[in-house]
Formats: sequence, structure tokens, C-alpha cells
Amino acid sequence: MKSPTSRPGPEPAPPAPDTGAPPPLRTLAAPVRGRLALAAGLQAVAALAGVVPFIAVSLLADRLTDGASADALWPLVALACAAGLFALVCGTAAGALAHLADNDLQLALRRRLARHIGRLPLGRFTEKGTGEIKQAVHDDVSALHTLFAHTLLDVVAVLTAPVLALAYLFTVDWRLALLAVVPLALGVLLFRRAMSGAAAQMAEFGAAIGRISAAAVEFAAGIAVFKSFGRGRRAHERFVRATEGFADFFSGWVRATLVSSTAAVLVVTPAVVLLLLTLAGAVLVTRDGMPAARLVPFLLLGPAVAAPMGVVGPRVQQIRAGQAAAVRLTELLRAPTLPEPADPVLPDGHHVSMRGVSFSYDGRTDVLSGVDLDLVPGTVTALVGPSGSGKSTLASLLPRFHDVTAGTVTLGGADVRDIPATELYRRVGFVLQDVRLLRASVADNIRLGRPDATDEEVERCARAAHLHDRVLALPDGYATVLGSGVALSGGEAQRLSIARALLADAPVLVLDEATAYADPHSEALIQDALSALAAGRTLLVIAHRLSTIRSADRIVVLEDGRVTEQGRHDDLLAAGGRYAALWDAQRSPDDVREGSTR
Ligand SMILES: Nc1ncnc2c1ncn2[C@@H]1O[C@H](COP(=O)(O)OP(=O)(O)OP(=O)(O)O)[C@@H](O)[C@H]1O
Repeated sequence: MKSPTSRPGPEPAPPAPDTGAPPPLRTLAAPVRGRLALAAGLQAVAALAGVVPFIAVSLLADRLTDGASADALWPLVALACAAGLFALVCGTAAGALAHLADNDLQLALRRRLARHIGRLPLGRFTEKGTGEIKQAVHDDVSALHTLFAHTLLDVVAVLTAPVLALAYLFTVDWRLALLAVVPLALGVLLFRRAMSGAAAQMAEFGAAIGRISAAAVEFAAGIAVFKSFGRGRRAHERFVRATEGFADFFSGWVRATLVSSTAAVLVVTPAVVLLLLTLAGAVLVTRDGMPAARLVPFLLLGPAVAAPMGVVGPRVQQIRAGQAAAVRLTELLRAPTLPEPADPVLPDGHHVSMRGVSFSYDGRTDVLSGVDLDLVPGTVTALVGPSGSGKSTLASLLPRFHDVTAGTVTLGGADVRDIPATELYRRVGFVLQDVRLLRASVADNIRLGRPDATDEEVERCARAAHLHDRVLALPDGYATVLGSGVALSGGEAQRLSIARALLADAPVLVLDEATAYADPHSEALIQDALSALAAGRTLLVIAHRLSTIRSADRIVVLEDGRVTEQGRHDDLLAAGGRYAALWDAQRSPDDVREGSTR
């Protein structure tokens, strides 16, 4: 069985079909919607209150030019101060409320994701890789944070304040007020032109970024292979092509929209708005005899009327990103979990039996068909067969990485689907080929098999797995943290995972034999460790090298998802069938030259 990330996954699933359900964003925000609405309301009040000091100052200017007494001015000063303070308090409260609501939402969402991901069939990670989990738990939850804690309030503020500002300006002079709307209207028109076809461009933008990251991963993962074949340059060719492609696309997009997007930003800049209003105001003052003080509110509030254009544009992108994140999160949260049995059954013993087992990944082509297999307690069964014959898939059905499409897999007489997951995993362990080590101490890495194990038990298992001496040579022995400058070799990591399995002491074990060991010494140590592991257990080994399973109690040959032969090594060789052919194919030239025995 390959480790969860070892198999390249298929294309990402298409977006969930429209089921008429409420949009994902609204559904996800539901638990904190009330508080977010309150925060938005407070922000609107803050934005409106924030306009009041400007209005008060305009009135002050008016009264001063009318020669009003100082006593008549103080109430306006007080109003400006009070409104400013009130706006500050409301704005701060809105920000705090939105952040607290978002914090609760993030916590609840991450807990929900963790619970849900923990109940997904392990096979899902084999198929899709683990990238989607990182994307959901980190990137997508962060996108929602930006949306709920920041964008929402920004948008409310820039949409509310101009309404009051404009309403007041209309009461002062309708002609200048209309003029104050012109930059906004022009900005919207130009922005729309710059954004025409943006949905397609954004999709291409996302695809181009995706191509860069895929090429970067491939570049990093394959660099050793390319270099070892003297093709250092080829290693980054695709990456370079992807980045060049992105640069071309992006510069083309920028060139096409440069004029209209720059013009959209330019017409709403305060300098342009002020210039326009000042010129028009000067005409009205000189020709129409409008009192000069009436210009003051336009100079103070005019730029605020056009301001939303500058803010809403970038926020649209954040809203889109938040919506896309919500769709992905909802899709992940809706992914079917491993069904837990309605009437749980506990196994009686550890005999594994597969009857008429078929399995299909895509629901169309069977990769296993009609497999019958028995794993007798205390015996070793080896699965062999050509690459792609279904060995990993068959083994993965026992720990329920997937559930059978037809037939049954039973453990101790109970269908594995009727055994509660914790009970199943207590009885069925697996040692994967690609060992995953945690960034934790060696002892804790081994203890993953049984968290309450004592130090003595950990050491006993490490000894049995031939790892103890190597651990003692590490800087802090069993307390050495792996990954922080200390790494184990492939063979050592393999032995650590065997120690883990020994400690977990599951009576049934699925073992994916590593395809390559570093050296004969390491191989001998691993084989010894495996013998310790096999003792008294029911073992199902996915064998890649036949030399290691000669002594297995039963060898099962799989071809195209069917069992074509089974028996002991000598019997199968004597039968001269498929196993004999595989055995001959795997013998080294030296064996052949020396005519070594089978
Ligand atoms: N996650 C998956 N989605 C779709 N098809 C898959 C998936 N995993 C395996 N397959 C297909 O199922 C078939 C059996 O694959 P499997 O890995 O079980 O074979 P195997 O005998 O273990 O091969 P190998 O010896 O190369 O590891 C292959 O055709 C493979 O392409």
C-alpha cells in the first residue's frame, strides 16, 4: 500500500452542482451571522458619525463668515468632537466584534474540519493527496477571515459614508453636489470597462498560478533525477516555461486594461475631485454670487463621495476569493465520511476472510474482481503480481482505506464495515512503504503506536526493530527531535515504523514491503525486524521482491485484479506458472550464471 501522498491524484473534482441549497458562504457564516450583522451595523453607524465632524466644520465656516458670535460656535465644536469620538468607539467595537465572531467561526470551522477529515476514508488522501487539506485548513479559512473580519467592514464603511455626505451636499448646493457624483460615475464606467472579461481572465490567472506551483513541485521533486542524468537544465524547463507563460499572460492583461484602469483610479483621486469642484465652485462664486463659504463642505466631503471606487475594486477580489474558499470548504465538509456501523459488531478472533471481493475506483472499471482470500492467524500471506495488478488496492480494503464494491471482507467473522473504526484499527495495523515521521522525538514517533507506552516498552520495541543502537548514537538519544537537523535514513525510518507497529501490537498487520533498501546490511536488519514483527501475527505482505517472501506460508498471485495462483514458494515454482515466470524474471544475472537453486 502506498503512503497517502505517493500516488498522483486525479484531476480536482468539479465544483459541486447547484442543489438549490443556500450559498456556501452564507451557510458557513450562519453560526456568527447575527454578530457579523451587528458589527456591520455598528460600522455603518461609525461611518455615518464620521461624516458629522465634516458637516459641523462646514457649518462653522458658514457661521464664521456670517459673523456669528463665539457662543454660537461652541455647540458645533462640541458636536464635531462628540461625533468623532462616537465614530471611533463604534468603529472599534465593530472591528472587535467582527474579529471575535470570526475567531469563533475559525475555531469552530477548523474543529469541524479536523473531525470530518479524521472520519474520511483514508483512501481519499491516496486519491487526492494532502494538498487540499492544507488549502482548506489554512488558506481557505484565512480567506474567510479576511472577508468577515476586514472586507465586510471596509465595504460597509465606504458605501455608507458617501450617502450621508452626498445627502448633505445636496442640501447645500444641488449643482455642485451633482458635479461631485461625476467622478464616481466616470470611475465606475472606466472600472467596468477595465474589468470586462475579468471572470475569464481571473480564471486564466488562477490556472497560470496553478501551473507555476505544479511545475515548482515537479521541479523540486524531480531535480535529483534530472541532475543525475546530466539534465540539470531540463529540471527547471517546465517551471521556467510556466513562469514565462504567466508573465506573458499578465503583461498582456495589464497592457489591455492599463489605460482604463489607470483612468478609473485617476478620476476618483482626491486631487482631481478637488480640482473639479474648486473650478466649478469658483465659477459659481464669481458669476452667480454663491457665498464662498459654501464651497467648504464640497472641499471637505467631495473626495469622500468618490472614494468607494478606489476601495471597492480591490475588495471585489477578496469577496470572490472568500466565495471560492467557501465552496471548497463546503465540498470538503460534504465529502462522505467512512460510514460508522449502525449495529457495531466486535470481531471474534483474527481470521481474515475475503469473499467475492470486487472493487472499482471509478465505478466503471473493476480493478479487483471476485477475489477470495483467507489470512489464517499466525501466518504470513504474500501478495505478488505485476505492477498494477491490484496488490495495494486489495490490501487497502482490510484497514478500510476503501470499502469493497462487491463481496465482503471479514475479520474474526465480522464484516469490517460493521466493526467500529477504533476497534478495527486496534486490531489491524499497517506499515507503509513511505514512512511518515513526525517532527517529534524519536520516542514519541515510536509511541504513536501506543501513546501510553513506557520508556522501557519503547526501547524494547526499538531493540527488536534493530533501531536501538542507532538511536543511542543520535545527539539526544530517544529525546532527539527528528526533522530539526537530524534525519533518519530510509532503512532506519523503515525500522522505526516497524518498532511503532511492534508497540501498537495489532494482531493483524498489512505491510507494504519497501522496494529498495540502501545496502545489504540495512536490508538484513529490516528483514530481521520484520521477522520479529511477524511472530505470532497475521501478516499480509505486499511483496515487490520475491526473494523476501520465499518462506511465506502462502503466496497469492494477482493478475488484472484476479487471484490466478496461490500456494507455497516451492509448489508454485514446481507448477511452472505465472509465479515461476515472475521468479525467473527477478533472479539476478549472477543467480542465473551460477545456476542457483530455486
Ligand atoms: N486512487 C486510484 N484511483 C484510480 N485508480 C487507481 C487508484 N489507485 C490505483 N489505481 C489503479 O488500480 C489498479 C491497481 O493498482 P494497485 O496500486 O493496486 O496495483 P499494484 O499491484 O499495487 O501496483 P504496484 O506493484 O505498481 O504498486 C491500477 O490500474 C491503478 O492504476
